[in-house]
Amino acid sequence: MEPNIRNIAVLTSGGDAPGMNACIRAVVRTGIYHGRNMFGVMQGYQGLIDNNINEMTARSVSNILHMGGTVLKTARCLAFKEDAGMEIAFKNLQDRHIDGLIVIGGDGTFTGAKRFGEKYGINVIGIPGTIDNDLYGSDFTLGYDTAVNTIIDAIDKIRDTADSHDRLFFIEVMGRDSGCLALRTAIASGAEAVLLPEKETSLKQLITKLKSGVTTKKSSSIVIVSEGNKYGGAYDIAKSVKRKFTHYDTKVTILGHLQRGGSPSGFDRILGSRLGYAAVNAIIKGESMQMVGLRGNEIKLTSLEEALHAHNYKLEDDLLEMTHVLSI
Ligand SMILES: Nc1ncnc2c1ncn2[C@@H]1O[C@H](COP(=O)(O)OP(=O)(O)OP(=O)(O)O)[C@@H](O)[C@H]1O
Ligand SMILES: O=P(O)(O)OC[C@H]1O[C@](O)(CO)[C@@H](O)[C@@H]1O
Ligand SMILES: [Mg+2]
Repeated sequence: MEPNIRNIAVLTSGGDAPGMNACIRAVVRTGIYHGRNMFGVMQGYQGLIDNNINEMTARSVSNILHMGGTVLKTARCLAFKEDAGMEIAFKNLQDRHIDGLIVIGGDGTFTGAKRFGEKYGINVIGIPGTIDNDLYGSDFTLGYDTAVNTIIDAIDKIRDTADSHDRLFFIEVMGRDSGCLALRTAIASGAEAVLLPEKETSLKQLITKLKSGVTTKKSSSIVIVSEGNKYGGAYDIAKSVKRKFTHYDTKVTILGHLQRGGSPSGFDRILGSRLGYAAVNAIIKGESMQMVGLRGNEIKLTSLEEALHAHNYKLEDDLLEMTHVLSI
């Protein structure tokens, strides 16, 4: 028999990601369609602790589908990592008889959700929402596609000026521990090299690659540096390369937080809608401690535990090898 989950809360946590609003809309409307009471928690886990929780209607989520950011706001909440913070959060949910919690966020958010669900037995479903694409069990996380397109657009513009001036550009992209954005945008922008947190490329290898570009008469070169790269960020790498390789005038661009903003792509609007709809259907059926994700073209459940073991699996060796081959 299905458990009678009546009151469901939704929150967004960690870095915002384009498509979160489409997802919130889908969660709220699917819940209301099924006769549930729906609540929006402001500022991620911080709102659970501060009791910043509001009942939502179908109209609360009108005209947000196309918007970047998150109308529920988000936060990196240190207090939720402490037992005392979790306890207050649980009490606030209990007081409102909230028996289902849907969290939209990345690996940190899921780590918190898993601890919370295990400790208090509340039904929890995770929705992968992060530009980092660093969760196992979903080919893509919400916001990743938009961020990839935003980065490509920026690199295309840099390529114009790099080529006009015969310059070497080091472009730093986000992804604290994940090289997904860096690798995929390197392919899509035709970068000469890419430095990732997960795979080591020595300075020597990088310089050899850049020198071969000079030999084959490349007028400009672009190196994508993932922010989590072991040898440092784009400024550090540029400085080290400049000391040993003086052929090009060298410039650095840090793309920064513009990568997280903007109206979601069509793909992220559809993905957010599908994941939000599936999350509510799953929680109503009594599923808990699971993530809803896209695999192939199907929405599948993966345990939160498994979802957190993503490292390396999304950086297929052939893609790295391919960037090398295609940029000769
Ligand atoms: N071990 C933990 N226990 C409880 N809560 C946690 C834990 N780790 C993270 N959280 C909560 O999850 C929040 C979000 O985590 P984090 O800042 O790592 O972002 P994320 O969800 O990984 O998203 P993104 O990487 O896209 O920014 C943290 O601010 C904290 O409130
Ligand atoms: O916005 P903040 O808190 O500086 O966080 C930046 C981090 O968030 C992410 O953008 C993920 O949301 C990472 O790629 C990046 O390292
Ligand atoms: Mg994360």
